[in-house]
Amino acid sequence: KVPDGLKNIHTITSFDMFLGIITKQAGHDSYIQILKNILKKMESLRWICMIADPVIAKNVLLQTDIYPKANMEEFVPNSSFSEYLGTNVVFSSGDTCVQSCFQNFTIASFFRNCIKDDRYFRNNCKKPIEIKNLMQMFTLDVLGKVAFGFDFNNLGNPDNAYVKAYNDVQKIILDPIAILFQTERIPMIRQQNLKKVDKLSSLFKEIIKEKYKALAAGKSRGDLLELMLNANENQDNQMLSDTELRNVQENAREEVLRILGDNLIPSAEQHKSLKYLNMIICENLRLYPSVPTLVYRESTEDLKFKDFLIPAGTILEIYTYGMHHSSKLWDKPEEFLPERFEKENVIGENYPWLAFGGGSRMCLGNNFSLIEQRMVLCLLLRKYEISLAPNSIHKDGLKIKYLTSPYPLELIFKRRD
Ligand code: HEM
Repeated sequence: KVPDGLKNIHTITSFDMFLGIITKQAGHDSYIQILKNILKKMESLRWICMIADPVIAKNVLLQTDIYPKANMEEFVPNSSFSEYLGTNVVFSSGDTCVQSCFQNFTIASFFRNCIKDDRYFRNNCKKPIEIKNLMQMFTLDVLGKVAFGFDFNNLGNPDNAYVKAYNDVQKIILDPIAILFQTERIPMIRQQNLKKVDKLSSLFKEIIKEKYKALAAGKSRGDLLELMLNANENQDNQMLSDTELRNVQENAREEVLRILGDNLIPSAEQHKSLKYLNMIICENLRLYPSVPTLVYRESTEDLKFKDFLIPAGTILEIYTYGMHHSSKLWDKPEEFLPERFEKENVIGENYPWLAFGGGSRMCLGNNFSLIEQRMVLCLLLRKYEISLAPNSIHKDGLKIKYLTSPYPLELIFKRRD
């Protein structure tokens, strides 16, 4: 039964979603056609309002007591989704001890030691290189070393146990057919999926165990994982378990941009002065936000929005992609125009741009990610001329496969003289 206040809100039906999947249309692009600040859909027998209005987004993100993050374990109980993502820092409500760790962590010095050279590009010069997978492999390697003091060696050995276990779980979590038809209701499928999640959990627990051992042996690196474990050891701060901590890494990896890097290290001052590069990064994140919708929030009070009264108990999904593509909020929203960011310091200030979320639960890894992107772009732009592979399906613009992830994208890296 549709509550009165939601009756006039356009509904995305299961049929719409199914159509999106079989026609291989990026779901978000079809929603944009029907988007008028708000849409509703039903998931797990709950109404969800997708909100693409910056004023409401701001209210929701700033009032974390009225709009806490929805509890995924209650929302999709006993599923591989809640098992995998349910209680980590991104999905948990309230304050977390992790925030202070990110504040105390000096990222740049770690990158200096961890980012590899550009051997991969040098060796494959002039041949098309599929960039999306390569960037994902690279970003996991960098994240592993910088934040966790662990070498996943994804680039060296893409078939290693960590990468395989991670990819197996990603396939489950992101499979649109499985989500739509709720295939996990079949006990055999649920069991198989949970086994894969367990496998990944046990590998991450191993990393944490090794870290404890190293710390006990007096081998400290001062990396992010150490800071988080220390914060967690503190009796006043028992908010996250080992399982929750390792999910930071998983979630971050899922969403980290696909940029490769080298040992070209801009200084802190240079980072600030790379204005055009920053504009490109912001515009890229506007058109293709890695996190197209924020984590579900649950309204604990009725929310008045235009002519609608969204009743307490409704799940709210801040629809970043919708806001970033809205013609009411941006001039020529489908065009790539970095100059639109010329004047503004958008991060955390300007709510139509929510690539890193906002309010007190804004992305803690935003600096991490921006530094990484700038360093990689500096290296690649300086050393290579980059072009699309001949006959690329992307020649008239990036073709999105699902959500904001493109079809394989081959680029040619030609070394500059
Ligand atoms: C381009 C790369 C990234 C993007 C676009 C991104 C985006 C986001 C977004 C939108 C949120 C807010 C979710 C919400 O409010 O519902 C978030 C939260 C978070 N991100 Fe990121 N992220 C990126 C990279 C990273 C990295 C590299 C790390 C870790 C090193 C990280 C750690 C976190 C954490 C810990 C949170 C939870 C913060 C909290 O709830 O207090 N992110 N991220």
